[in-house]
Amino acid sequence: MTTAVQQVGGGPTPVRPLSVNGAALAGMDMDIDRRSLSPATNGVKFGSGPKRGDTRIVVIVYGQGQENIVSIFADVLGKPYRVAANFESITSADQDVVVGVAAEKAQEDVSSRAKNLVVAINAHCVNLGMPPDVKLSAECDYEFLYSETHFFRRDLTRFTSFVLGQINHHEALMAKPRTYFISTTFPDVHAALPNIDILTVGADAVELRVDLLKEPLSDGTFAPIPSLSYIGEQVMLLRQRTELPLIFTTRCTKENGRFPMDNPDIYYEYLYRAIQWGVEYIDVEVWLPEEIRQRLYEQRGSSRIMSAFHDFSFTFKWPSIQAQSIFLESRKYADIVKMIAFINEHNENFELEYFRSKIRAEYPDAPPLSLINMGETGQFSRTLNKVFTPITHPLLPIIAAPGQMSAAEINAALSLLGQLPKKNIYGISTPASRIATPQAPFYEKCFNELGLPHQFAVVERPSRGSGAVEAWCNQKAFGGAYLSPPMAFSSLMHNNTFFSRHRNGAGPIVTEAARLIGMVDTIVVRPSSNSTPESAPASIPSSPSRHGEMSPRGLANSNAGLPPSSSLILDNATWRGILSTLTRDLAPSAYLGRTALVLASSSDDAVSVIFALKALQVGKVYTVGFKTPLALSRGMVIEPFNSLESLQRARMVGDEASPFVIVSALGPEKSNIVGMLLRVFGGTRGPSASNTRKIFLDLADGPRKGDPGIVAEQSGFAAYGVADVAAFTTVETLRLLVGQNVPYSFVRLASGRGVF
Ligand SMILES: O=C1C[C@@](O)(C(=O)O)C[C@@H](O)[C@@H]1O
Repeated sequence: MTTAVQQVGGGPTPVRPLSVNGAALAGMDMDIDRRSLSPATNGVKFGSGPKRGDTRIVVIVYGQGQENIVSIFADVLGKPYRVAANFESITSADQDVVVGVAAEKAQEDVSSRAKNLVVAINAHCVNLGMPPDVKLSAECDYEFLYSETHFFRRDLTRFTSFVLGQINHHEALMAKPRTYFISTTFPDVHAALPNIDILTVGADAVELRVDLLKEPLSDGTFAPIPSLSYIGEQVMLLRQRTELPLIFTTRCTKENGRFPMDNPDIYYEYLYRAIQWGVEYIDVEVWLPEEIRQRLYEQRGSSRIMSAFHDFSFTFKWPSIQAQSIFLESRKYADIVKMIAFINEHNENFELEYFRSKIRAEYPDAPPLSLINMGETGQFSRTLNKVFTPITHPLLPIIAAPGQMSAAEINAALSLLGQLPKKNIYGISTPASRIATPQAPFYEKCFNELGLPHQFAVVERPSRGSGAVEAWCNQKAFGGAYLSPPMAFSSLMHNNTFFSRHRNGAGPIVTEAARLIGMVDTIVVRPSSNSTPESAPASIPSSPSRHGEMSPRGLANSNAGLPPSSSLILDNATWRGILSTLTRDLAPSAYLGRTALVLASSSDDAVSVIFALKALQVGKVYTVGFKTPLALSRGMVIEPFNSLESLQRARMVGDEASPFVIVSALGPEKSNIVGMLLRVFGGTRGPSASNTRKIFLDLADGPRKGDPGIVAEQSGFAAYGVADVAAFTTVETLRLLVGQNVPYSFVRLASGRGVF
């Protein structure tokens, strides 16, 4: 038996997020494994993994009769909980406990709490018909508004993971070649909910135009500006139904909005509350007094500030001192600088582009720029802007600004301009996996919805050898592929002259995930930065014989070869699908230092799981049925169960050290073994006062006897299946292949009950 006991290498990440009150947080411990989470090798950056975040004691202020919410926070964080009489009685001995304080007690000493020791969250149930207590809202670090729907647990997990700094999508979004946000213009978010999945296809974030909300009053009129309690509920509703980051916008009357400008303090009050609600992006208009902008920037916690400037005068000029000074003012307190103006002539779109490149050259460290012209004349600039381009959708009641376009319109325009050439994108399967993954109609649906010109086809490779893969990749119009099942990196490269000669012999770029996991499931094509986009290929492979299918012979005409300026990137999306599934209802920190059990009949089936567990920093992994590759196990504690004795030993340890998460990649024919282990390790609950359910993830597909998912539920586990992982992995695959975000909920919706 080998027990690899090594320290996680790489050292602590030197990040010290600010608390909401602006102070650098004491007790912040950000010791993530840089090697497993850092941007991929060769400068390819696909986002970061979970972080340890804020390690202060989490204190939940709960309303009368709502004590249960404390246990749910504890469950999400994987900690026990206790109820304390007041803030004063909380000491450093509570470090690993979630503490509840009743609202009426909290009112007495919330202001004098030790901010370095505790982070205070005001949890308020909106169903009880009362707005949250004003003092508690203002004094606590954060506020979680909830209603008891079945979406609530996911929202609570997302809120907690975000405000505590364990998950943040900003870095990953800014690394994307293009990002879009949908400007919702509903007077009431309820109207958006039935169509939210379809509305948000192609969007990386959802903007809530707070100034356009209309709060009905009892006398039949509407409030001049919506109240914070009304807005809070609207934020809650929207966030329960979309996993996308939100943008909170109070657009002023002078800039095409409805928010009055006579009292800037109201902006502070509303925008700061949005930070407390854990809204990911806060739109802060640059006309606001500097003191307010500075305060919001310093108090932004995990949220990011989008500085905003709009000019409707038709006199604004990009090549002017004014434009330059607005940029300089904006960037002082911004994570993204947004400047938007009405123009008179098409030529001014080019002036904007010149401004963009000049600013980028002169201020290389400036925040990302979102620069756009309004009106029909300005639409061209909406196709060129790459950072958070605002988009609309035909299902919205009104467009948020003149000239706004949908994601499909922008893509169609890019395609007409030769900026988005038609590509062939493949799902490469094997004869065995083919039937299980009829994904062609789904991909076509996404491409249609997004107005992408690409062609998708499912193709088959033989079970062995990478020759066929090379044939699909080495085409002029090759636009990327996913491999289902994934292929070992070594088999892909073995005796393959195409791959080894690629990039003048440097070979494909391999992301760190793919390298350590050793399995490739996505091949991404990146045109070289100095190559202009190729025009549509001279010939697209002949029409597929059946729905989206082609044979390698069909390539004969299209095979002018992959342009030498393009780079291939080999990546692994599956581990992210697994990570997203495991962290849907639990904060990443719930896994920290815990024990996992992974079952698989070959290491190929287990490696992505192990990598995801490594990113979550589990303390120890028991394995059954495979050997973990050395490169992957480095820095982890891995113990194979290779005898009844080792199983017995794992049973004997205290509940805290027995497996908390069990992942099985064993086929359906072995479900009895999985069931047996679930019974062995189930039954008991997590740490003493916590009601955290253990986690079971079943990666097996197809019919089986004695569904392990049912056994798991009976044995005290929360069970997840392959459909969850497949949907999250598809989201990631689409992001990698076509750079577009298709929400998880849309993937589930479009694929019917299961996934594909
Ligand atoms: O700032 C912007 C951009 C926008 O004004 C546009 O021009 O598309 C639309 C607004 O909703 C958003 O807040």
